[in-house]
Amino acid sequence: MSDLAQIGVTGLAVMGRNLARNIARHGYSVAIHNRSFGRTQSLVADHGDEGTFIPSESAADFVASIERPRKIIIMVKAGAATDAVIDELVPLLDQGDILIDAGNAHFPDTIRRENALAAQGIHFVGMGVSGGEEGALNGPSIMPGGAPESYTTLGPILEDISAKVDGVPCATYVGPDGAGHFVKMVHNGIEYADMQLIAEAYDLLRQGLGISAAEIGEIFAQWNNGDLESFLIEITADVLSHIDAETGKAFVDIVLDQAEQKGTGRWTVQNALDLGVPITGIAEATFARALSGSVPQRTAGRVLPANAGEWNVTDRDAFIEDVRQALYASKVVAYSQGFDQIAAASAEHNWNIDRGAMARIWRGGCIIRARFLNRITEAYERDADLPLLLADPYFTQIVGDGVSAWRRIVALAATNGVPTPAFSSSLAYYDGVRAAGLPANLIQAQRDFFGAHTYRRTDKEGTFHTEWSGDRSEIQE
Ligand SMILES: NC(=O)C1=CN([C@@H]2O[C@H](COP(=O)(O)OP(=O)(O)OC[C@H]3O[C@@H](n4cnc5c(N)ncnc54)[C@H](OP(=O)(O)O)[C@@H]3O)[C@@H](O)[C@H]2O)C=CC1
Ligand SMILES: O=C(CO)[C@H](O)[C@H](O)COP(=O)(O)O
Repeated sequence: MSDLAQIGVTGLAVMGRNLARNIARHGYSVAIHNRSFGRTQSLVADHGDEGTFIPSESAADFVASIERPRKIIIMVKAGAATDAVIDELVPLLDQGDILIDAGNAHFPDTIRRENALAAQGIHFVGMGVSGGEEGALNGPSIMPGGAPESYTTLGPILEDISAKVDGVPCATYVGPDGAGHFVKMVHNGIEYADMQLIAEAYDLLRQGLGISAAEIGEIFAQWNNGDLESFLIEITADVLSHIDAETGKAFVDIVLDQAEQKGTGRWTVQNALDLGVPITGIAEATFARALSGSVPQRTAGRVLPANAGEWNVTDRDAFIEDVRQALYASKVVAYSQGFDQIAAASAEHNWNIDRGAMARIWRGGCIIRARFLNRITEAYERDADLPLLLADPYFTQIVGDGVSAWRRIVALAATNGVPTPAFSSSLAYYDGVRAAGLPANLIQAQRDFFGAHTYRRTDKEGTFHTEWSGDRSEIQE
């Protein structure tokens, strides 16, 4: 066996360290490197017996320790840090080497980097990785982009180290240039929506029933045995039953109610605005985090009157079931919107992304892994060009079955003054997308009135303008 490593990993914080260990545990020799050498040393000291690690302090030694063509995974902070690492490595590489950015890069950066490196004969792969610390170690979901020929070389390793569901790896080629990071970005947007919906369900149960966090944890644990089975529901049950050692209080009650974000949710919403795709659930979830952190506004807002009703839940079980159904229906909307966004970007960039395959690789390893992703794969297998996931017969039925409960919950929340931006906006989207007509006709008429922006008619082809300030005659443009 060669003394050279089969693959390298640079950036050994929580993700890179565990990814390197995962690769080594699968029998590959791994060159390891980090900007500050301490992390490299501690990996070897703590886990050196898990496989073959070749540590280096300098980037030059690191690159020299990897067999050619080199495969190097970069797992550092997105943005300037990633550029700094690329700039340091590139002069040390040879033509045909593959540089893999596995951080949460913004996909336009990935497109830029791939173009620049392709000109120098280096293959650049923007690769989404999800699963957090645990997934990186035991099997993440992996979303690589870049040139397809890179996947021929990388694919076997990635599929080996990824999570498996029913023996199927949660790793597949996504599409050219930024496609992998784009899909990871939307994955995170859906993650934001999923988390916000769970938080709203928790809030409704707490306020509506006046029960403890631990009792709600038990409800979530039960939900995890049904259609809602997912990693996020599972960890919610766990978090809600956790007691703070210092105070003896429910852990969730001692955590400050200001949700932070590193950027992927915001990027998802910004991109959806550019594409004109309504991802209202994801957007509301992102804004809900922003509202939670708007301290001056929240402090000033405490004086606002509620004029809300009093909770009076007479049938506890029926209420819990209504919340469950509202959560499931809203969750389906978030995924439906996210997959619409993937389709729109895929068309815009000629990425040819297979949405069914994306749902398949999200079934395991990643933060949004969930039982119902199988159903999404099946829906896209029935119709790869499905324009609306909600219109697939399976999803039409389950959302239709839950819509009355969903309406009751959104109405109750509004009546009782409980903010449910994701539940409410998802229901509004559902009603908007299923409506035979929308009041957008009035908006078009207003636009024509004040700006001569024209309109189309329902009864004949063409573009028209009415002379609003004149004799109100109609002109065909
Ligand atoms: N944490 C998570 O759950 C997930 C994270 N990700 C993504 O994976 C990547 C790594 O995440 P994580 O492990 O949490 O680590 P961090 O995002 O906290 O990044 C820390 C790592 O980046 C390195 N770094 C920072 N600045 C520079 C620089 N200018 N030059 C060289 N190296 C630099 C650090 O080196 P040093 O030790 O010297 O400071 C360290 O190795 C990020 O892009 C993140 O968004 C993806 C999925 C899940
Ligand atoms: O990519 C991830 C999970 O899939 C990371 O955990 C990411 O940090 C989550 O996003 P944010 O920090 O904005 O909540």
